[in-house]
Amino acid sequence: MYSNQDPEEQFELNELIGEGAYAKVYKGRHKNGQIVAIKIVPSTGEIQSLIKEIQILKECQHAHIVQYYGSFYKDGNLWLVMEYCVGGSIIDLLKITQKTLTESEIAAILYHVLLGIEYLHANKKIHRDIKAGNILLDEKGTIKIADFGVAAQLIYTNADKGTVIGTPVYMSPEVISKNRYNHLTDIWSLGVTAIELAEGKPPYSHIHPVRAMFAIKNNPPQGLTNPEKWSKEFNDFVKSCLRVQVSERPSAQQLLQSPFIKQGKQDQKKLVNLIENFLNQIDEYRQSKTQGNLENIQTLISKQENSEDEEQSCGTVVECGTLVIKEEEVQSKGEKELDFVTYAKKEKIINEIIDEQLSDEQQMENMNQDERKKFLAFLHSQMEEEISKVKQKYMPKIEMLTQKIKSNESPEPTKPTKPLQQIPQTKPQLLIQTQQSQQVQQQLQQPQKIEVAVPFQVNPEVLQKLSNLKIPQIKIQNVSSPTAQLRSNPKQKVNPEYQVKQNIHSNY
Ligand SMILES: Nc1ncnc2c1ncn2[C@@H]1O[C@H](COP(=O)(O)OP(=O)(O)OP(=O)(O)O)[C@@H](O)[C@H]1O
Repeated sequence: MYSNQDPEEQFELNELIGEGAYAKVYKGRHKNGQIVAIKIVPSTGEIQSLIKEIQILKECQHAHIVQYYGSFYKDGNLWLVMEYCVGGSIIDLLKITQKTLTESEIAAILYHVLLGIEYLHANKKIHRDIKAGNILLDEKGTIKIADFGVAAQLIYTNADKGTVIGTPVYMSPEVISKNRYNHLTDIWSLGVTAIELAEGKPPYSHIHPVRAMFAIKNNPPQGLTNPEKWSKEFNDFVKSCLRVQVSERPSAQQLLQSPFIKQGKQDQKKLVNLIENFLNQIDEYRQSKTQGNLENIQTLISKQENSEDEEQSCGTVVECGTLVIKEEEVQSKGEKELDFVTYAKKEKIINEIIDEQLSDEQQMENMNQDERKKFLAFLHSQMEEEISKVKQKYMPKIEMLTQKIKSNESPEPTKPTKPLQQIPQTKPQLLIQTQQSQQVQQQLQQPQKIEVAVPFQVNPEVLQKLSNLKIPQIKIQNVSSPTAQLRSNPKQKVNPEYQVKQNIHSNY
């Protein structure tokens, strides 16, 4: 799969040109002078997806798919060497140049992308992560599809439906719902990408990715925000890509015949102009970024391996890149969970989700009954977990204080009468988890008169169990609580400062 030769003997690493969730991409130079792009993933990163990317790229030879040159393993890093696209991704281009694209530029870009997608689909491959960030532009103004880390090689006509894969806002409804999906999922993502190219951002990019997934699944597809600003052909193109019914979605081949894309075919010169006009600006930007941030690349790579801060700087993984969740991961937990629950757990954004979900009734409106129930169960289990953490934090202090107060309140020690062994051993163990019962059990260990004032109500079940044991040394007084009193006499006023006292006396 990859060579164990030292890549540094063959390549010189230059500036950092991009980074994703796990990988960093550098400009590099082969000793023969050829400029290349080198994607490096530390072994702590998503090596599996890089291996997959290598596999797929090796099999692809197409003008609109980034060319693979080789891969290496060195010092815990996997290196993937590929064709260098000087313009970087279209999204880089838009950010660096602060430019918006014209409709004919968009059509020209999408024409090339569709040629690449058509090739992939004809070779039974699904990209699964089509987005502007994965569409690169080379110095000749040619578009190349990159980032095959989550691409799938299809053996059967339909993809493995158990896998939620891609970048949330670009995901098709069928992928989110974990229904069977096929190559047409790429067409949906292409529709979202078309909007991104026109508006700078894909729909739902302003909301949390997990909520975006809900919205995609439950709302009708979002077209262009201001349809009147764009031609009918472009609006039609976007609408046809974003058909919820997969069977109604056109193939790449069909879209290549659409009026909008045919126009794009005529406008290829626009892409050449685009790169020519902005190349200097892009170069300057990269160099200033490199000089400002990097003293030398080696230091950077070792930082990349160790620095947690850098990973955190891009927030949750779902927000900055591709996310892969496999069915096996979910099933290994013994249950099938909702996508968003899996996301929440995997991306450790539970609190964010809980806060956001609770404050947004609309979001709950969007859930179906089954989802509501599952979310409710999820919230319950989260709550229990948090309660138990809080208990762990406070209980030692509470117990210590209770002991101190108790020992001050009953200073005269009672004389020991019978040793512990005299407690009948045949009696069943108390299997009661409350603090009160622990106190009782502790007291049982001490051969002395026991009087415990418990400042809150004992669970009646606990008392029942104690009574059932019929231990002669213990007498249990009737329990009376404000709520019990109220139940027996609802009109009675209960002093709010009333404290329930339950006295448990030893008989020795
Ligand atoms: N061949 C290349 N030539 C020039 N720039 C590239 C090349 N490959 C990648 N880049 C730049 O590096 C960025 C990150 O690359 P890539 O998307 O492959 O990383 P990733 O970790 O797989 O990302 P993601 O988190 O989106 O999955 C790209 O957006 C692009 O700007």
